[in-house]
Amino acid sequence: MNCKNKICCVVGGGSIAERKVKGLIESGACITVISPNITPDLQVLADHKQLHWVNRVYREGDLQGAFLVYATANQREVNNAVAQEARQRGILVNVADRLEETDFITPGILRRGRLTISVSTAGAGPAVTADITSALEPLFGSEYEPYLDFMYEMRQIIKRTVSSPRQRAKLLRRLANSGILDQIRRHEFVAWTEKEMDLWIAQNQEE
Ligand SMILES: C[C@@]1(CC(=O)O)c2cc3[nH]c(cc4nc(cc5[nH]c(cc(n2)[C@H]1CCC(=O)O)[C@@](C)(CC(=O)O)[C@@H]5CCC(=O)O)C(CC(=O)O)=C4CCC(=O)O)c(CCC(=O)O)c3CC(=O)O
Ligand SMILES: NC(=O)C1=CN([C@@H]2O[C@H](COP(=O)(O)OP(=O)(O)OC[C@H]3O[C@@H](n4cnc5c(N)ncnc54)[C@H](O)[C@@H]3O)[C@@H](O)[C@H]2O)C=CC1
Repeated sequence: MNCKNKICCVVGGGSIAERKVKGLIESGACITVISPNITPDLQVLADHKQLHWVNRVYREGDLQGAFLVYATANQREVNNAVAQEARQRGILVNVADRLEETDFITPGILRRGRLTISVSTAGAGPAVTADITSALEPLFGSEYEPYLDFMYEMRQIIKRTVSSPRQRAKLLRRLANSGILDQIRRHEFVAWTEKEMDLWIAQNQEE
């Protein structure tokens, strides 16, 4: 989901709100937190203008203009009212204490540059989600960041210069299986010049 520069509201300022806000910051959203109190970490983010804090309880109408909202208050009636307003306005809502009322689930997320891995158990076991996300960390290390930057660059060139979709797919599959990732892992990868990229494309197209 692309939340960049979109208004994303969080109702509540406790530990769950803090977790949701930290996720939103990574996605470049414009964050508004509505709560009469917030955690020390959220206070630091507010001081640094990384979020806008509305220092009071939620009122109907607060969601105007929002793209999505997290209802994370510790009172059922409040989260229910937030969900109701969201539904009326057609705003996506995540209800922290009521899976049945949620439009979207917050997954466990692993990021490596352009790579995002999302893990969800559809709410069955958030602790299991956290364990699986941690287990994936060593399997998908920091090498994926330069690797995907390289793949991105090559794909742009191939899309620009190779007209046949079949040839493009063949080249990109071959590139993905050409051992570049292992080279990066072994610190043996030397960034290709544009000339080397063109040469690889020409050589691998002929066969
Ligand atoms: C539906 C969902 C809400 C949503 O969509 O936002 C939801 C709901 C609830 N979580 C509860 C409890 C816990 N949540 C966690 C942890 C995480 N919970 C996250 C997501 C989600 N949690 C969504 C489903 C995701 C999926 O599909 O699996 C993660 C992945 C992402 C994030 O929150 O940012 C993050 C891990 C981040 C990481 O570390 O990788 C832990 C573990 C811990 O804290 O160590 C516990 C305690 C153990 C346990 O209960 O299992 C309770 C019970 C409250 C109570 O008992 O009162 C509810 C409410 C209910 O179940 O009704
Ligand atoms: N989704 C998830 O991963 C999890 C969800 N939960 C649920 O999430 C909810 C929040 O949990 P925590 O953050 O731990 O609670 P908390 O007690 O730390 O924080 C609740 C926050 O809601 C605010 N609040 C209360 N009434 C409000 C109102 N009328 N308007 C605006 N803000 C209001 C409080 O001031 C406080 O900042 C609980 O209902 C809990 O059951 C709990 C654990 C995990």
